Amino acid sequence: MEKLSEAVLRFQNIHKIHSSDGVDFVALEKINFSIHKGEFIGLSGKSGSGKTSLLNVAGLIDPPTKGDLFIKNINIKDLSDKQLSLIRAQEIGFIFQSFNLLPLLSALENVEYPLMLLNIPEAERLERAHQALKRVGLDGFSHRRPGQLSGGQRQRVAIARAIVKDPTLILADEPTANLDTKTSEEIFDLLQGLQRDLRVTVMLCSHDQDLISKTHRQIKISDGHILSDSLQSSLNGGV
Ligand SMILES: Nc1ncnc2c1ncn2[C@@H]1O[C@H](COP(=O)(O)OP(=O)(O)OP(=O)(O)O)[C@@H](O)[C@H]1O
Repeated sequence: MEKLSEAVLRFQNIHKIHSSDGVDFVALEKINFSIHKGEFIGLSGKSGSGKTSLLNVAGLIDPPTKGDLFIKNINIKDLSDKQLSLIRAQEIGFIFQSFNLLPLLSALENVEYPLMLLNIPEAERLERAHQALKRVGLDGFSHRRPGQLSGGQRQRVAIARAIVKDPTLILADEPTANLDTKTSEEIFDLLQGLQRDLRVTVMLCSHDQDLISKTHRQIKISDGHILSDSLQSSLNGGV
């Protein structure tokens, strides 16, 4: 029996249909699962299987077409757009394949940015942004712009930007796809360390089976369906 009180997110019969040029495409169908506090979930599946669609629904970026999504036991259908935006801004950190940093801002300003959106006072913003950069090993790089950083350093800035708001959930969409093998492992280890030390919940999707095999819970999707959902009891870092 699932402990619903500990579920950060619960998908109940979720469907996602993308429509473009009058054509419907079923990207997710009958998705049922829960994400619990402190989990590190590796999501895998072939290209086009629905990984990004699932992360976008989980991140409240894209509403499901059908079904119910509960965040901390609240049905998102009962929330206004303003409430959803606030939850997204406060509780969910995103990390993307292409880093998505603002090129004209320094590393520090990029990390500070989500706190500006939450109207956090400047002194606190700066303190927290410095701490987050330190946590990802970039305290000496705060004044560099993204263009003056390596790919791995840019992804570290993006991770600092995700953790600075002390989120409940971090969603990482192919965070290592643009990085070489060694840097990918470092970024993965960093995310794993954050999950362990900060007790933040992480769901990461990747084509890299070596990385996925190191996650505590592995979910495989195919053609918009969950194919398997398994706990790796031999690994540390679970709930
Ligand atoms: N905005 C959209 N309009 C129409 N179809 C879409 C849209 N977004 C995604 N799809 C389709 O939905 C399916 C799932 O796409 P999704 O991006 O979720 O897969 P994915 O597993 O993340 O793929 P990849 O590994 O290549 O990034 C694909 O067939 C895709 O073409």
